[in-house]
Amino acid sequence: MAGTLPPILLVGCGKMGGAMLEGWLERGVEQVVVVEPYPAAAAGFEGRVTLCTDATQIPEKFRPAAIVLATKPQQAEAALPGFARHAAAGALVVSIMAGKTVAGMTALLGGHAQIVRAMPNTPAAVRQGFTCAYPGPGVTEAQVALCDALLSAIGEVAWLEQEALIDPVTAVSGGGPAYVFLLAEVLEQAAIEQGLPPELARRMARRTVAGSGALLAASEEDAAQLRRNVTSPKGTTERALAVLMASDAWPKLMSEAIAAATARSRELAQ
Ligand SMILES: NC(=O)C1=CN([C@@H]2O[C@H](COP(=O)(O)OP(=O)(O)OC[C@H]3O[C@@H](n4cnc5c(N)ncnc54)[C@H](O)[C@@H]3O)[C@@H](O)[C@H]2O)C=CC1
Ligand SMILES: O=C(O)[C@@H]1CCC=N1
Repeated sequence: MAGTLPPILLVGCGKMGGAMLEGWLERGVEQVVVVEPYPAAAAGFEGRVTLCTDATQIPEKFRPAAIVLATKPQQAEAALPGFARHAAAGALVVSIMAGKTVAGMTALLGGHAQIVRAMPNTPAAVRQGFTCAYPGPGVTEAQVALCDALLSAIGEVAWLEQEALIDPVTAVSGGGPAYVFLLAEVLEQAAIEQGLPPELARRMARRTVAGSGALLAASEEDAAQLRRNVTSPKGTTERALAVLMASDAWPKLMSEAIAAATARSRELAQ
């Protein structure tokens, strides 16, 4: 869907809501009404959107094409019923909340809603996000196209055919940036332990992670080949990888970590 985005109601203007909003404003959007109880969270958007602190302040005549739910899952029960009338009027509901199922949200929205579940990630803040989305029952092709336009304003989009896959997606790409930032943190710490000055260690770790990400993004080669390209036979990297790739090390730990996060995503449905 090219061109200006239609009117959107954004519920929750925190880290993810704010990142999406910047993407829509950059792309061009007819009107955005934001419901955010803490005005400080929406600082910087004054004058560019209509700010409300709760659903009762939404202008009576506002007819959003989409309602984007970007509160925490724990806030869903209190927040969603306030938007039942907009959902009943035919607005597409797009939820980025971890765990919350289409069935659970439909109930909170009064029993009738066309809902897409989407799972973006924080690189959305620099339009480098990756989002997987699942269209629930009754979502039309035009609504899928609208949702694709909303999500592609913050990066790349992939569509899922099964709702259950949102749980592992949440674990892998939703939370994935945290694991990469942890890598930058521990690399910096290890550099300091080997005697490098802290400021240089920090710069080195950040640029190494960011530069490797840029190379991965630009390259046609598999991550495994890019890794092998660094690893000279009998060289230094080979020694480090022998530690990191040991049977009880990174590959096993990452499997356990992703399984734990996937299980937590399923729990959040309750
Ligand atoms: N942070 C991340 O990396 C990702 C988060 N998500 C999902 O996005 C959602 C938002 O996460 P964040 O942006 O990190 O959280 P956040 O805490 O930064 O933002 C949530 C916002 O919702 C507002 N809020 C609370 N109650 C509300 C209500 N009744 N009505 C309207 N707004 C209300 C809060 O004041 C806050 O500004 C969560 O459901 C999370 O599962 C999805 C993908 C990645
Ligand atoms: O940690 C969380 O629950 C959310 C979902 C994916 C990233 N942050």
